[in-house]
Amino acid sequence: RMSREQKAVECARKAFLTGRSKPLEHRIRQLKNLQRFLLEREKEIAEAIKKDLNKSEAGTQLYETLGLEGEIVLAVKKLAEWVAPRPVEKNLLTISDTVYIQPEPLGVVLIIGAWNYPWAVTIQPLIGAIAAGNAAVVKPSEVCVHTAKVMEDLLPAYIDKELYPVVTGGVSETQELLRQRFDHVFYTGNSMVGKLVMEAAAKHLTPITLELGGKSPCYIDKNCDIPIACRRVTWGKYSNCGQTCIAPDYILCEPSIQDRVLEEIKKSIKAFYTEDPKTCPDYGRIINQRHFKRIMAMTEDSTIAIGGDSDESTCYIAPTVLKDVQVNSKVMQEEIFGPLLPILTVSGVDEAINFINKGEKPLALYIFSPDDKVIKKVIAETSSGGVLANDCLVHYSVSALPFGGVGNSGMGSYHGKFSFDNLSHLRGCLIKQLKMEGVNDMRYPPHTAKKLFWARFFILKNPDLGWLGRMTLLAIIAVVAAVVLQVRGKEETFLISTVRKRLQWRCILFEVEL
Ligand SMILES: NC(=O)c1ccc[n+]([C@@H]2O[C@H](COP(=O)([O-])OP(=O)(O)OC[C@H]3O[C@@H](n4cnc5c(N)ncnc54)[C@H](O)[C@@H]3O)[C@@H](O)[C@H]2O)c1
Ligand SMILES: CCCCCCC=O
Repeated sequence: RMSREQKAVECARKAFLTGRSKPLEHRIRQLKNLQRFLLEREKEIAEAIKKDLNKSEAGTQLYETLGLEGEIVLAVKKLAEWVAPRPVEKNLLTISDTVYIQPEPLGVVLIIGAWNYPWAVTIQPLIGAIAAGNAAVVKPSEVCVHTAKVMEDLLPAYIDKELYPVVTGGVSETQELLRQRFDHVFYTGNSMVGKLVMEAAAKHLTPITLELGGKSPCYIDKNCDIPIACRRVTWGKYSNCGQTCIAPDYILCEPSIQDRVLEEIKKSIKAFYTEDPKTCPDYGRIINQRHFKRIMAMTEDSTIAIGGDSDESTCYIAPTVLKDVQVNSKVMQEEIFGPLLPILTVSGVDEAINFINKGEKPLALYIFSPDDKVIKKVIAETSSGGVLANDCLVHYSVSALPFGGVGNSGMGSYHGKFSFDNLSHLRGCLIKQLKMEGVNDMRYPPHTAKKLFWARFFILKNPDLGWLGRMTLLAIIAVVAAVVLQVRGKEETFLISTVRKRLQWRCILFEVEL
């Protein structure tokens, strides 16, 4: 008997094979329906997420659905351009051919979402999948019970439910899905499960995108405007109670500014979340008791400078800052993914860079400095999925930037056109006419030194010559074709050496022109 997961995949595959996901009008209609869903079901979406993560209605719009709407509007506006053939530069051998890239749908995509921004990280890849003309099986995280239910119950009323089925469930259902054959798997979550996803996908040689996390460092230069830097860091860290893939995980700064940093973060916490964050509607909760215990255990061997209160029954952990944290302390061993902010002191930017480079490549890297040289130095001497100077998180909102990790923080990227390209096959196309066969002689056996000479010329020369250059080039090709045809089968004559010399002259002229 077929499992529910198998049936969903088979149904999506059958729907994909009808071809109906491909026309531009279909894609745009589905994207607009998705946008209508987000607007009409705003209340249900907000209520579910309030129950799951204690996010406020405004917070849900700001951090989850607004970005999705922006991505839909962009895709609808740009889709005709994205799906169009993309002409490419040619070499001399293909100068008279039509050479282009044709983006085409991959087939059926599996989207596995995470719980921390359950709409943003599940629906955003779906926007890319629809835009690229694919079918997609959507698997929301079971950890956000209420959100997964809203997705399962309401989404099918808006978008093609055969092409884009929602399959709910936990580990075993996800593993059953992963046993099926997909054309792409798009996974968002932790690195450990990321490895299992990669292993499962390898069985079918299915390409994957892994949107993972890690410890994103934040270097604060002693010369920067510390109150502003700390306000921005406080916002980046404690939004969604620290459960953000690109939250600054820890601060690196010189010992001389540690106390000022602490003081300014304290002021910002109070300004954002009041004296009592527990009663503040804009301060979230830890997703469940397992994560609550995991996070609280990280504070055990460090000094708490700010916060530290908690309530297990409601999964509340106050915005907390740890000072003089040691490299080997518990909080530095894994991604925190909670409202703890350790401060580690370093002697300056060089030590900060060394420290960062000893760890895994992070998803985000933050630098606060008024000095462009310091910023550029950190960018040049480190690696991370994305990098942001003098702010936190906002690079996520720029559709023109690829969002994704590198190394341990993931592979592949998305947002805007990057989502479209990531979930498309970029097919190389070359259309030649059945004419000018003489030009091809140089590649046909018997291979001779003379043919090789011409092959080198035609392959190695860059034909980006402008209109005049192209016309001259076509003339040369015509001459070569004529010559090759004339001399084929005959002995080398005076004619070929003359033409060859003339062509060499033209080549020199070309180079001068270039
Ligand atoms: N790069 C990004 O865009 C991004 C966004 C959000 C979260 N994250 C990262 O995700 C992590 C938090 O998410 P999480 O992993 O706790 O989310 P999670 O527990 O919701 O798991 C993610 C998905 O994996 C599935 N899953 C869990 N265990 C599995 C298993 N053994 N086999 C198969 N599937 C399994 C779940 O069903 C879920 O759909 C953090 O590391 C965070 O940094 C990254
Ligand atoms: C500002 C919103 C950030 C969403 C990041 C998604 C990963 O957790």
